[in-house]
Amino acid sequence: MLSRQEALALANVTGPDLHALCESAAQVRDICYGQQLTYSRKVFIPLTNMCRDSCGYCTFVKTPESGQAWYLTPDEVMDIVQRGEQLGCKEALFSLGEKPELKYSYARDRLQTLGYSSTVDYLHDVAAQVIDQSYLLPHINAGTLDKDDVRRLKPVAASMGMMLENISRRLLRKGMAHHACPDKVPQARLKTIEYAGQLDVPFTTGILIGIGESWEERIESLLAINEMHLYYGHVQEVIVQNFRAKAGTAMADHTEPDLDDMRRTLAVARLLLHPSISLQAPPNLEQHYGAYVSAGINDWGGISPLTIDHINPERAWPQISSLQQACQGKGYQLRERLTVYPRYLQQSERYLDDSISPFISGMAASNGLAAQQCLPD
Ligand SMILES: O=c1nc2n(C[C@H](O)[C@H](O)[C@H](O)CO)c3cc(O)ccc3cc-2c(=O)[nH]1
Ligand SMILES: C[C@H]1O[C@@H](n2cnc3c(N)ncnc32)[C@H](O)[C@@H]1O
Ligand code: MET
Ligand code: SF4
Repeated sequence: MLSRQEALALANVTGPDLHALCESAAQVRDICYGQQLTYSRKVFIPLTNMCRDSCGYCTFVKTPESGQAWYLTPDEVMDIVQRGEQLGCKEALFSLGEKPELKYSYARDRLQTLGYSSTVDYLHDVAAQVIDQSYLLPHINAGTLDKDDVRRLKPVAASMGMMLENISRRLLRKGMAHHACPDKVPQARLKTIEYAGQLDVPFTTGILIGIGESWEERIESLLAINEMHLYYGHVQEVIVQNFRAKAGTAMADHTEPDLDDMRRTLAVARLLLHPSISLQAPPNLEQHYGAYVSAGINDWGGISPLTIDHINPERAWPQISSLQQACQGKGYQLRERLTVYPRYLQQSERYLDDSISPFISGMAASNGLAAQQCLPD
């Protein structure tokens, strides 16, 4: 729908031209997704906030010296899960720091007390417990994983995810967002997406905009994700997330992307990505979320009536009822979805492990969430 060259030329599009670009993207969204915008009712489970990386924008990460570092215990996780269940949540989003045991003896000690030697082993067993003891479906966002990790986690997750963020190696340089972050090496991130493809895991990825990348690097990142999907077919959604500057981080004074930058990027993403990939933007990182609808999104991602967004703790979720009103004001219905999209539910032998497939299908059927969207293949 848009060639690389055309996308590259849109770096500075503003005013009426930007409006027209957004209209084209919104038209594609309307044809492929109809008059509905989706979200997943979820709880957020920050299993550990320790991490071997130190991204320049991240406040989620805590060092043992801060006195605020944790591994949640299984009881703490189940408490969140049970309270979420009571509020009608369907997704347990595990989002966590990467391999802290490789960096901190404190992390190794905490894991040992819990009976484990690696974060992924622990994650596996806690996600299994969530499946055994609740109705919630785990979505695992644990960053860069190797192929064995993805294989091992597939039976305990309905879907998995990891933001590519950006394909640029430049961001690893000193003074840039991903300096000294071994898990943000683009090749390692792309490999994770590829393993998920090879192992048929419904996968969420995306770009983080405004972290020092160029427009061209943004376009190349979207194209790399799209290529993976054209080959493997597993990318269920792409998130376009705007960087938010946080006090106390290396990037505290870095300029945040403005609304036009988000609109331009969302519209170009909609016109570059295969229409079967859902386009998501979070509703809590920007006030004018009507503008996202006009720029072609069809999904708001996970929204929680219980837990905060631990990655952006200062940004409250909108009330689901007020988001509904905003959607209706634009002529769209807000509809709930599961963490795994209908297309993958419909090919469950391939995309869902035998051990959880009946559980997920049962969950979808009993909630009437199985086949809401009519997506092209
Ligand atoms: O609350 C959040 N949820 C995040 N989610 C969760 C997401 O909104 C939903 O849980 C998925 O759409 C699955 O339903 C992510 C999921 C991924 O797989 C990858 C990255 C993210 C990023 C965030 C995030 O920053 N904040
Ligand atoms: C879960 C995802 O949240 C994103 N993330 C981490 N910190 C920030 C921030 N300050 N602003 C916006 N997004 C952020 C990263 O891309 C991570 O992969
Ligand atoms: C809190 S960030 C979420 C998961 C992972 N550490 C990543 O950066 O992708
Ligand atoms: S964004 Fe993820 S990888 Fe980076 S420091 Fe935070 S938790 Fe670690």
